[in-house]
Parts: sequence; structure tokens; C-alpha cells
Amino acid sequence: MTKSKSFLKNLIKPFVSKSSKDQNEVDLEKIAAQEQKEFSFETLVAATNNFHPTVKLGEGGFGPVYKGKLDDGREIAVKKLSQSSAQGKKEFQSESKLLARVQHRNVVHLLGYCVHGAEKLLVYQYVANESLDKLLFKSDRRDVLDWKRRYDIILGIAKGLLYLHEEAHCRIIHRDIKASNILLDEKWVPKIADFGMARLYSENQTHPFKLDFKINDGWQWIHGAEYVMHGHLSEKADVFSFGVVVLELISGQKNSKFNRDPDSRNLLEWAYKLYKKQRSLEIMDPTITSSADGDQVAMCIQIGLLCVQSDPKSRPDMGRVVVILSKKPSILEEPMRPGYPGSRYRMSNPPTASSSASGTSGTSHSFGSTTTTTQTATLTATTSGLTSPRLDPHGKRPMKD
Ligand SMILES: Nc1ncnc2c1ncn2[C@@H]1O[C@H](COP(=O)(O)OP(=O)(O)OP(=O)(O)O)[C@@H](O)[C@H]1O
Repeated sequence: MTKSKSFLKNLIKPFVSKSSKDQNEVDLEKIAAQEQKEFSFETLVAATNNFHPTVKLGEGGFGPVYKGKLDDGREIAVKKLSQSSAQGKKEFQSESKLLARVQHRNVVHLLGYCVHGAEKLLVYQYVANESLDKLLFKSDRRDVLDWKRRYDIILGIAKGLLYLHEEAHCRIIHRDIKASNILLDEKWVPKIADFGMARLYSENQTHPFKLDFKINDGWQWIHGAEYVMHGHLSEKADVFSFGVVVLELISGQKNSKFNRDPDSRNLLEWAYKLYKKQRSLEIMDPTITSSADGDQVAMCIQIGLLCVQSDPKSRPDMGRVVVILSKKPSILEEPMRPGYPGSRYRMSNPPTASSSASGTSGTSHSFGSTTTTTQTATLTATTSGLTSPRLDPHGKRPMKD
């Protein structure tokens, strides 16, 4: 291109019409489709010593994860998806390619994928330190997480979520933000794992009212409730889950195992009660007392409580959270009562449309406490209401976007 032509091009760049911008995006999609993101099964077998049990990192709802090393020295984590996904090969390949373009400092990078017969595998960058839940709740090393590190982790997760919600090439609602899905690298930089699983797993991509939730774990319950209430799942479900992680990081208490205060059903309620009495700092983990900046901790508690408010509309979006965390505004609004998290509870009666709706407004439900296995109930909602939930024998299956 001649100098004058490129000068002209730069000059008109800001005024380029939307349709030509869209064309650029379409072009990018085409480039992505041609990108080589496919790993051969042999490469992954060699990298993981044939998926040897000694390199197994763990097993989540989607299948086992193995540590591996590629010939070029890169360390990887290979997730073998359990075979309950009915997604076709082509669809899996194109969704994986799209997700592999999701790149952010605070999101685990999906390097590629592999299809081998009926098996589907995902190849991620290996993140060296443990997941946040192991460090915070299951180890005697949680003092390595001083306040500064915890604050940076809160800010990092917020930035990662903002990217997924608003900045990535495709809008991604995570749906399962929790401490075990936050991995920490060698510099304690948080990286959000398991994003986009709904895109890879959905059985029926076209059914807008299909929703799954785990009976006895995680936040799918509140997500399900919001879904029923509003007919769609919004980013605000992730905001809620982010708020829970913030309060867990500050208190060192796992919300789903909360037992600090017999008068509070969960961590959120406890934090809210103390906040209302202007004693919010009492939730602080004793191991960070010496390193903590009281004002900053109080601000983070308030942000956490704003994020877990029962009304999704009242929760801030992640853009606002990042701004507040980065710039320290002087005045924050008063949080209202937190939503009903449900992770500590077992449903004895599956929700009906009306009980689900009340789930987000903080009223109580009838819950038993006997189920110990992780099972997933699938609610199939129609425009006129909900049909009965059916148990999903395959375990976790995420909701689709
Ligand atoms: N990219 C990665 N780098 C290092 N470890 C990883 C990576 N991805 C997953 N792991 C580890 O593998 C194990 C299983 O992870 P996975 O995400 O499948 O399940 P989970 O988070 O334990 O449970 P759930 O499926 O309910 O979210 C966890 O210990 C996790 O920390």
C-alpha cells in the first residue's frame, strides 16, 4: 500500500461503518476456523504418559484432568470430557476453536482440542499453583495468601469476568464461578478455569429453556432460580458467584460449609448481619489481620455484598466492580439483603416455578440434608411453565447460553 493510501485508511478508520466492522469480525472468525488448534491423540498420549494415574490432577464434573508436557516443553492440562455430551464432532471443533481465541491474563488459555473416536479432549495451559479453594480451605498454607495477594486475586477475577462478559469476541457467561474454578499461577495471578463449558456440552443448542442445576453443590441453584424468574440467565448470575468468592477470600470461610454463626444460614447472611451493625470487619480471616488494610477490606466486603444481592438488577456489572476496585470511589450504595445461595442445602422437593422465583428473594424453602452424591437435575421449562425435573444420570451438565 502506498503511503498516501495508508494515510487515508488511518484517517477514515474511526468512521468505518458498523457493517464493515462486522465484516472484519466475520473475517476474523474465518481466520480462527483455519487456525490449527487440533492436537493429535498420539501427542496427548505421549504428553501424559498414556493418561497415567500418577499425572491425574483431579476429576471434576466434566471428567478427569491430566498434567502433560509437550515436546516443545510446554506444560499442559488435558481434560478428557465424559461422554455424556451429544455434541457432534464439527460443532465441538468449531466451539473449541472459538474458545481457544479467548485470551486474557486472568482466564486459563485453551490451547486446543482433540477428537479421538467418541472421545473429546480439551488442552489447556497448565497453571502451576493450586486452585483457590484448595489453598484457602484445604491447606495449612493459607497464610501465603496475605491481604495484598487476596486483593489482587479479587481484582484479577473481576477483570477476567469483565473480559468474558464484555470484551471477548463472543459473550461468555461462566455459570460456575467458584473458588475451585480459580487457578493460581506461580505469581499468584488468578485464572478463571472451565469457561465456555456450556457451549461445548449442550445437548440441544437450540432449546432456549433447557436448564440444569446441581442438586447439592455450587450455584446452579440460584442460577436456575434466576433463569426461571427472568427467562434468561444473565451475567448477573456470575456477579453473584463472584460476590461469594470475594466474601470467602476475605473470611477464609467456605460458604457451603459455613458454621461460624449458628444464627446465620450461610456466610452471606452472616456478613450482611455484621455489615448492618457496622461490624463487617469481624468476618475477616485472622490470618490476614496483620497484613490487611481495613478500609480496603471494608470496601471489598461491601462490594461482595452488593454482588450477592437477591435482585439481579441491583447487582453491579463487572465493569463497575473493576472500576470501584481500581479507583476506590468514596461512596458506594448500601447493599440490600443477599440472595439465597442454596449451596449448603439439599433440595428435598425440586423447585416449581414459583418456589424457584422466591429463591432469589431470600425466603426459605423446604430442604432436606441427606443427599451426599453429586447429581444433576434437569429442569425443562417451557414458555408456559416448568415440566417435572428429571434426574440426569450423567452427573453435571451445564446450562446452555
Ligand atoms: N489448566 C489447569 N492447570 C492446572 N490444574 C488444573 C487445570 N485445569 C484443571 N486443573 C485441576 O484439575 C482438577 C480437576 O479440575 P476440574 O476443573 O475438572 O474440576 P473441579 O474444578 O475440581 O470441579 P468442577 O467440575 O465441579 O468445577 C482440579 O484439581 C483442578 O485444579
